[in-house]
Amino acid sequence: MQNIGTGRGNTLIAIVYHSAYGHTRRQAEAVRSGVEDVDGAEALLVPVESVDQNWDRLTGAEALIFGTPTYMGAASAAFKAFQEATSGAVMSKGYLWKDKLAAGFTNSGAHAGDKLSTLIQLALFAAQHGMHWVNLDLPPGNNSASGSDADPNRLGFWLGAGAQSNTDEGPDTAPPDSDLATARHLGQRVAKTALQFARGRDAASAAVRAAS
Ligand SMILES: Cc1cc2nc3c(=O)[nH]c(=O)nc-3n(C[C@H](O)[C@H](O)[C@H](O)COP(=O)(O)O)c2cc1C
Repeated sequence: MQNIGTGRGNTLIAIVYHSAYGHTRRQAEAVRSGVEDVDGAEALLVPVESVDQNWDRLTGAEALIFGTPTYMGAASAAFKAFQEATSGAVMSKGYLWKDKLAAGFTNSGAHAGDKLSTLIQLALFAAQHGMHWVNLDLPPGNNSASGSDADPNRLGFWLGAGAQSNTDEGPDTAPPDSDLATARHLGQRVAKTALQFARGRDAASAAVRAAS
């Protein structure tokens, strides 16, 4: 299993995602790039189709970032099946994800597209597991006379990263670079926060040992 502290190896950040047509996969890969930008962090990309081979690695991660397309104003059915599978594979085995960090991203065809509903669903899912939600922390873009679609966070989400893919474009050209930059920012933020948590836990343990 992957080490999750510091000084004993990299801090593992897992990205669990679904993508039927490849657009959300582009977003997931951008999140992975953001994680890899941070020294001491390591990314693991897990499509929901291969989650059964990765439960142990997910349990060894410091943070889990969830990603799904928005279908019918919610997470896709394949992602929902993964969520439900965690009841038996994670919760009933003793809340194995408690106190990990969590964050989320979603992509859809319309600019709004009811993506907020999906992000809320992901945050609730994390709360059910006793995880700590990490938000996007990027000011909303494209909200002024000088703004444009090239701005990071052009879709204006706070809870997680949003992306929009034109429905007549393939994943080679959609979502646009600004949405991929937003996703990359989320990966960086989660990785930095995970290192703070891991280092804080290590320091707290050392203080307890020194006092005893
Ligand atoms: C069944 C279905 C439902 C969809 N529902 C929505 C929706 O509620 N809002 C929206 O903006 N786009 C919706 N779309 C468009 C997808 O979100 C969009 O094509 C997205 O890029 C697909 O991501 P993927 O390539 O990762 O599967 C829907 C697409 C499908 C197939």
